[in-house]
Amino acid sequence: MNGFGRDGGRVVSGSGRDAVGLADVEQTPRLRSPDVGRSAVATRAEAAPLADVAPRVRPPGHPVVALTIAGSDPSGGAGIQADLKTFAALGGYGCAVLTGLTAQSTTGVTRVHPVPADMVSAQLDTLFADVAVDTIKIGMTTDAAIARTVAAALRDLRAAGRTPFVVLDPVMVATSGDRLLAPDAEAVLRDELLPLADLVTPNLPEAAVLLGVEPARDGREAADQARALRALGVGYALVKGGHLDSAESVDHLAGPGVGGVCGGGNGGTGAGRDNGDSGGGNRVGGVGTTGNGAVGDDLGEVSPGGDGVVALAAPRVPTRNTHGTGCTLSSACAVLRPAHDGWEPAVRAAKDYLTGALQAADSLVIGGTGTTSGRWQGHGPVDHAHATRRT
Ligand SMILES: Nc1ncnc2c1ncn2[C@@H]1O[C@H](COP(=O)(O)OP(=O)(O)OP(=O)(O)O)[C@@H](O)[C@H]1O
Ligand SMILES: Cc1ncc(CO)c(N)n1
Repeated sequence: MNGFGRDGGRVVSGSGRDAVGLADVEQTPRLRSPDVGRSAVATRAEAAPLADVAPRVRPPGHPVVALTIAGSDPSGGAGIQADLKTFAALGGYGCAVLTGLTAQSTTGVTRVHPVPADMVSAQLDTLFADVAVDTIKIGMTTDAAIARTVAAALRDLRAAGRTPFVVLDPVMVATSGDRLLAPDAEAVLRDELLPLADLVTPNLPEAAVLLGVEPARDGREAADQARALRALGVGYALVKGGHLDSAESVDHLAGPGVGGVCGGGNGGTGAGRDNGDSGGGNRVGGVGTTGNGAVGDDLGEVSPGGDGVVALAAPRVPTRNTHGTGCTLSSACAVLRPAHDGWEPAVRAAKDYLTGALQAADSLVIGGTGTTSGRWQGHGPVDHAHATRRT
């Protein structure tokens, strides 16, 4: 066990068996390239200095280059698979750095295997030395060493004057209830990654862990927790309400300029980017409606820092296909941000996309093989390609 045991002891992580398996692969002669076995230090030293990388000029209309730093979900509904589908569906070009493998389906997670932290570092350094990434989504970081490695790479990038947008989805537990993050990584997410992020997107239990409080029981408490997360150094906080038992699925976004509040200019995350938000621009008497029926209620409160909080509601879609909604939303926020004038309009557009994917989700029948008809207890994926399918 590596800190991943769930109460029921169902989930196990990288153990001796996995380690042996990986070593076996690395010793296969065909794979014995000069890269195999290099230490993280050697790799970092040999990568081109970040400051020396001058991006090539891109033609007008070039897709947003979006990177996901996350784990793999073989069932395709969550993790990097969901992130890349989301990037593509929204017109982005997707890159992916893997932090961990999961053995997972629509019914749960049976195993989690971390990618060695020095290999995560090598992936990031090699990518950043060549590719100019516009926006980054961080999902499952798997363990404390990997979370620290990701933070160090983001700091290096920033020190080199490169400031992609950063969305942190602090993935801790899957929809199925299985743990995806070693408990000792929670403090690293809070202390190291959160202050580097422009937007954090916890669900209710994750927000509570980050804040060290009980999970919010209603929208008012969720709004308070979104504000409280800002005090931990993140630019904007979106506390998702998918877990609340309400007729609408309501998320709360806090940050400078949100809901049309004139920000206090304190939305910076140390990235040196003006994080000020121009607001959604669609408020009518405090309520705005977006394409998919999502409604925003300006909660009408301004904290001393100039933060506004807005409730973003969408009709709750009656489907079991909710696996990966959090991954999909955070990736949509990341890839949509460069084309939007602030985080609030980007988050609204991302929620519209997710609501469409949920509304079309029952057209997908993924999972359930091997169960007696009618007894499938899983959670299937949303339909990432709902707007563009040609098959
Ligand atoms: N049935 C639903 N109908 C509409 N929106 C939903 C539904 N379920 C979740 N959402 C929305 O999906 C997004 C993700 O919410 P949720 O709180 O479930 O995150 P999560 O637990 O991190 O997701 P997951 O772990 O399943 O990927 C939020 O915008 C939430 O409002
Ligand atoms: C790999 C991975 N990341 C995130 C989630 C959360 O939905 C999941 N189930 N699997």
